[in-house]
Amino acid sequence: MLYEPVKTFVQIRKPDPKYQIGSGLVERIAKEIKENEIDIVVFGNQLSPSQKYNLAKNFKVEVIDKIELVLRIFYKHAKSREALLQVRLAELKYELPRAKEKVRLAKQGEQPGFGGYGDYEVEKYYQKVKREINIIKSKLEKLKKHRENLRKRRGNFDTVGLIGYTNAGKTSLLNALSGDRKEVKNQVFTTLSTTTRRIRGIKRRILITDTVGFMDDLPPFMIEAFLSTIEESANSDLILLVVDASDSLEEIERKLKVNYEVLDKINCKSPIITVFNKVDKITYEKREEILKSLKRYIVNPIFVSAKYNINLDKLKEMILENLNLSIGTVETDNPKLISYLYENTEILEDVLEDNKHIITFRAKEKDVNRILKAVRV
Ligand SMILES: Nc1nc2c(ncn2[C@@H]2O[C@H](COP(=O)(O)OP(=O)(O)OP(=O)(O)O)[C@@H](O)[C@H]2O)c(=O)[nH]1
Ligand SMILES: [Mg+2]
Repeated sequence: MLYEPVKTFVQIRKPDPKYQIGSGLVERIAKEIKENEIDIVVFGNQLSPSQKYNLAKNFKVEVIDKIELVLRIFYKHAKSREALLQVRLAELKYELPRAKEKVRLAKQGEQPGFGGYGDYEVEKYYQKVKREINIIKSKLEKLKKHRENLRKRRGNFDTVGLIGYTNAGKTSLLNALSGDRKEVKNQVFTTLSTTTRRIRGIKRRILITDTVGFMDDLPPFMIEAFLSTIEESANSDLILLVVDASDSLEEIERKLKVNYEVLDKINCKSPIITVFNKVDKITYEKREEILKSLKRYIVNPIFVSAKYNINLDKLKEMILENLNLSIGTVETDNPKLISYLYENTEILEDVLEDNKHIITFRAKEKDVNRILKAVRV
């Protein structure tokens, strides 16, 4: 844990341009800081540099917002070179639009958190941040090429990617399926870089990749920085979308939607198995409820426990089955066939041309062959 929160304040109001919160509350918090020897104040809302400056001037301690807190957590966890570069890039992107104002403010007299900036010239500092962004981007680009080369060398392996919210149990699942011992913890962002392992206990050669988890309220510039990391997992032949089944129904629904949005954004077209993890923590009724009320959002559901090894053999079977999917295209105006395809296969594309549907669909290899054969006769 980085910091133990000592006190929490909530105020509902129109944001004050000078402090974000009202000046009465500023005074109250300043008093608390003095009395309790507080080291840092974290704001849930995003702060402008001048709000931070004014608050630090009153509080005499450093003031950061939620994004900066997240960046610090990322720094603490980033172990690989790539993860560190991604975090630094996210930090610089956050800094860039604020750089000029920050230097200007620091020149008015240093406050906690503004140390050092006063020595810069406004424009020079801005250019320095911009230059560093470009350098990091090209370093990341090189690392990505290197990874692509590695992937090509793995040519004859099928690949499975773990995707899901932070703390859902992705690393636990990687460990359980591969017999590995990667770090697992009940906290967010345990994993910040990508690991690939071989799945044990099946005849086929299948690689499984673990990566950083999603979190809420990630600002767009950070999503961008982490999408490339997530992209590697999403580039697999099959996606295991890992969900914490012990979350509330509303949470599960909300997180599933975000998962799909992200997969959509990186243009992922791979088939998906929805893995409801931590089944040991839920009742049979909850299981039924999830399946019933979230039917629309779920593809290929399976309930497992990575921690207690429940249903993992069935999951391996499902992985094999879903790696054998194949794609077919038919041209038809037969409503029976069209509705059959919509009900029994995954529709990838449906284009209407001269009153005929040209439908591209995905299903098990033998089903695709059967359907194509039936259409031909
Ligand atoms: N009860 C129970 N707990 C589990 C299960 N699987 C994982 N956990 C716990 O859930 C927590 C998170 O597990 P991780 O595997 O680190 O989760 P993650 O998705 O890799 O998290 P990040 O790396 O932060 O994205 C840990 O405390 C695990 O012990 C399970 O099947 N049952
Ligand atoms: Mg993890």
